[in-house]
Amino acid sequence: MEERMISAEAQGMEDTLDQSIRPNNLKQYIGQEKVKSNLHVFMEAARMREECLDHVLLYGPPGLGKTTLSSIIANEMGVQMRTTSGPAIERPGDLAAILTALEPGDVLFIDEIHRLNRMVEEVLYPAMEDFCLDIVIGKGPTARSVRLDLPPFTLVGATTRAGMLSAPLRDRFGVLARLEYYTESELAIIIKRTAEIFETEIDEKAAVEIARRSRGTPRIANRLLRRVRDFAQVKGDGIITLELAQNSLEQLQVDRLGLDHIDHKLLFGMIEKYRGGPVGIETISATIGEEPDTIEDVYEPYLLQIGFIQRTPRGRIVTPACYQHFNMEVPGP
Ligand SMILES: Nc1ncnc2c1ncn2[C@@H]1O[C@H](COP(=O)(O)OP(=O)(O)OP(=O)(O)O)[C@@H](O)[C@H]1O
Ligand SMILES: [Mg+2]
Repeated sequence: MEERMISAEAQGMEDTLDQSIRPNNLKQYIGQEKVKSNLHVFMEAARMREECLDHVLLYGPPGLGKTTLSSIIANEMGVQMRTTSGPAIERPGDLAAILTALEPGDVLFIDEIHRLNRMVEEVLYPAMEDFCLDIVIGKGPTARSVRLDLPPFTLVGATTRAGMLSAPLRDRFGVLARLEYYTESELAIIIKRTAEIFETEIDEKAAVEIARRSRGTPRIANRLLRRVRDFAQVKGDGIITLELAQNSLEQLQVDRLGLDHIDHKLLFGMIEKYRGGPVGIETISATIGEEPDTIEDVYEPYLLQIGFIQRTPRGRIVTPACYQHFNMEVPGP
């Protein structure tokens, strides 16, 4: 699969580059107002009781700020964050090693927590509930189980697929926080903030223009800003004006709504070959030469979210809103 300018996943060195532009506290974290105000209360209460914060599950699409929010929680609670991920913890012993190394109050961040295996999950339950580990020593008839106390800690789990979490694991989180796509004005604020850190001048209208093409996702917004800034430096005088932003994004093949050539290929395929559907996923797959899974997991979600395609029992259809975007006439029945 080729790398896309508007992919919500981190690319190349982005995770490292992001360090400098990541907000450090709740005040700098733009948007997600409900999640923020709840977390603020829960953290304040935990601090007053001198306890650690209850376990938090953050869920939502990639690039919306789950990792960032977890590190903010650690900062605001004045503790360290240890980071790992579901697939990285292969055996119960791996998890035991991580848990026993925690300092009291630490935040343990487990990314992609839906990918923990069952055996590891079972070690996690008593750790989350009673801050202890049940470990089996020895094998066969002489094997015995011992209980080890752990320092109290806050587990912050992150997942893009809350539905794939087992019920017993989900039930052990006291705080469930769902991150939503960002509005255009929230993204514009994020873009201006990042530009300030980059010491790059940007016009208000240019920030809004980049925001509109960022698919509701801060990671995409910051990536587009980086590239537009390159154009400003090389082709302009370093200042990001509306015109410069528009031209650069044109050059990058990201259209007014953040659609790229792959979205266009999919939509035009459906429009030109099947009069806008209904058309089955297998047929679309054969037409544009992409795997059905890739279409469902990567290409479709944003198109569904902005209402350009709809799923019906008979297949996918292209909506009037999509035809309008491309200045095309909606075909008659
Ligand atoms: N609310 C926000 N305010 C400002 N910047 C944000 C916000 N949320 C995210 N960002 C920026 O967006 C980038 C991506 O955020 P982050 O890495 O936390 O996403 P994520 O949800 O963990 O994604 P993934 O699911 O891919 O792990 C970060 O560089 C961060 O600077
Ligand atoms: Mg992350």
